[in-house]
Amino acid sequence: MSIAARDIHFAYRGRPVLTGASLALSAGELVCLLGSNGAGKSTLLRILLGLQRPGRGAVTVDGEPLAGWQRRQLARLVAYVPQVHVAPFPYTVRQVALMGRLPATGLLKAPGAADRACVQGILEHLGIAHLAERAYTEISGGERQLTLIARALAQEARLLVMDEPLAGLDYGNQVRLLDRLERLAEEGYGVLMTTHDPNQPLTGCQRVALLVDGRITADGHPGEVLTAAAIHLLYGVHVELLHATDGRRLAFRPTGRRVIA
Ligand SMILES: Nc1ncnc2c1ncn2[C@@H]1O[C@H](COP(=O)(O)OP(=O)(O)OP(=O)(O)O)[C@@H](O)[C@H]1O
Repeated sequence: MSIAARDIHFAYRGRPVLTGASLALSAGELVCLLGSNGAGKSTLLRILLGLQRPGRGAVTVDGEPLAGWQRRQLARLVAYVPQVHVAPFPYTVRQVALMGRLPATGLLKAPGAADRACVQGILEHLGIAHLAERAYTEISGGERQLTLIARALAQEARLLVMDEPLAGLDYGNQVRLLDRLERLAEEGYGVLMTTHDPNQPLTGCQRVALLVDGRITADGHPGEVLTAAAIHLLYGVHVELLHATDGRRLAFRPTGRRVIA
């Protein structure tokens, strides 16, 4: 199962944002998309999901043009996991997750026993079953992000497209969520996520893609794509790459800054 955007061109009111961007996601991989603020990452995700139509270029799902898929069919293949938001109503975690069953049940039908069992299984799998009856508005950011992932899994989608899922989470929740996404990829889900932290793809991410000047300028193994030169190109800062004694890449650190500890 895969989704692919090829040679995408897109402009907002005549102002070009994407100028030939190509990016694909397959089941079983965790892919990080990096780009500076305003580079067009969210726009590219929305185009991949069919929420925005490119001026030029093609989006295909399993090799078939996106336009040929019905919304409900598509919802059971690809799910969008938005940034954590505050819901207008205090739905419970279980109710939010159950919303993912809508493409399967239809808008006018209440979820049945099978839908409830499916959601219960997912909440347990994600380790948030104990939060099921808590209000979504009264749980932490990390727990909300897991609830939104539960909603996507309840949709039965195998491909998850996530816009900055780690933004606003404390360090512990970032590590735990990244770990969870890595395991979902191992279980056969495809996960595409944007991030602003070039250190995150150094652990657990099979592929990283860089969006620069409207195009994907590099797409491959983090060890090959994430170089000090690439970080300079992306963000305009000089960094050095810290290595472990066995040669593995550990983290980027800005050069020229005083080391205090
Ligand atoms: N609805 C819109 N109308 C006009 N311009 C827009 C609209 N949405 C986004 N833009 C502009 O398009 C460019 C790309 O925006 P986009 O949100 O895709 O970037 P991004 O890489 O996701 O940014 P960030 O990392 O800051 O979230 C930006 O310059 C943004 O201001």
